[in-house]
Amino acid sequence: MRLIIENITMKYKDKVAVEDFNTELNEGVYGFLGPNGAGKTTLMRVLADLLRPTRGRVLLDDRDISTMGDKYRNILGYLPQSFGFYKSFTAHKFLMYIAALKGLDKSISPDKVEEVLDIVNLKEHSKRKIGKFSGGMKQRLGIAQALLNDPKILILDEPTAGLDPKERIRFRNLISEISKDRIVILSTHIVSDIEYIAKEVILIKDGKLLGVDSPENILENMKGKVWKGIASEEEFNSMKDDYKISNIVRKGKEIELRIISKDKPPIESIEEESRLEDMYLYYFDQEVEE
Ligand SMILES: Nc1ncnc2c1ncn2[C@@H]1O[C@H](COP(=O)(O)OP(=O)(O)OP(=O)(O)O)[C@@H](O)[C@H]1O
Repeated sequence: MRLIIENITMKYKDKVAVEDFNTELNEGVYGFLGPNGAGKTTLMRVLADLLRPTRGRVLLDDRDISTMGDKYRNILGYLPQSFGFYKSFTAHKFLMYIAALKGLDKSISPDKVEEVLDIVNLKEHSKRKIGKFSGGMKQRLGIAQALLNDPKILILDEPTAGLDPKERIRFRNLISEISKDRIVILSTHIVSDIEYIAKEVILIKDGKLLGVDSPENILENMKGKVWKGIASEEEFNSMKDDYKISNIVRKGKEIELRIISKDKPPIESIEEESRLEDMYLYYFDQEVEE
């Protein structure tokens, strides 16, 4: 399976949200990473065939998805950024309802609902009302609805928003488990969501593709660019506007800094092992979130 994003440009009136975007995806997990407003949701919606791009096309095995209609929708699972749940529905009833909307055969729906509840580890809560669910449980239910038609392409827009650290870990494991034989595309601005599970990270800034690479290669490229140094207050003040500093720990009069820099910083410092969030700061030039 091959999904090609070809010269996609999306304009909302004067606003260019995505510009001449090209990349190719096949089975595995892809993390679309970029700050708020980078164009991730717009791209997800184009990939889900919910938004017609101003220019360009998306090809699935050489067929333009916009001409495929139900054939495309039948193999697509999509979790939008904000999903409207009916609070008074139980998880089971909600999934039966979505199964009907998706046109699943009535005879297989109950089994399929049980199956997806099991995958997302909500089976024992199937009779509980969604209004009583935690944020993490709702997100897992959102993923369950996207899995109902056993999609070959699964698109999850900011699926970890509002999850606590434990729920994030659970979510990552879930994505890894369900990614076999599927193209899984997930957008996030939180590096740790995709650090361990993405085959490739797709960096997006101002609607443009900044780069595509595996987390391993990205880390390799960051080698020699991360430093740990000790600064005095004066040294810190003279550096803080010119250097990308990813961490600051005050230890008495000294300040321990984690610095992202191609060259050795002008203070006592040693090279540090790089992490993916260093890359975020390096490319996006802003505070690492979370
Ligand atoms: N319907 C719209 N009309 C006008 N501008 C829009 C519309 N939707 C998005 N935009 C703009 O397009 C740009 C990209 O938005 P998009 O939602 O795709 O980014 P994002 O990376 O998903 O950000 P976020 O994480 O904040 O949702 C932003 O500047 C946004 O304000």
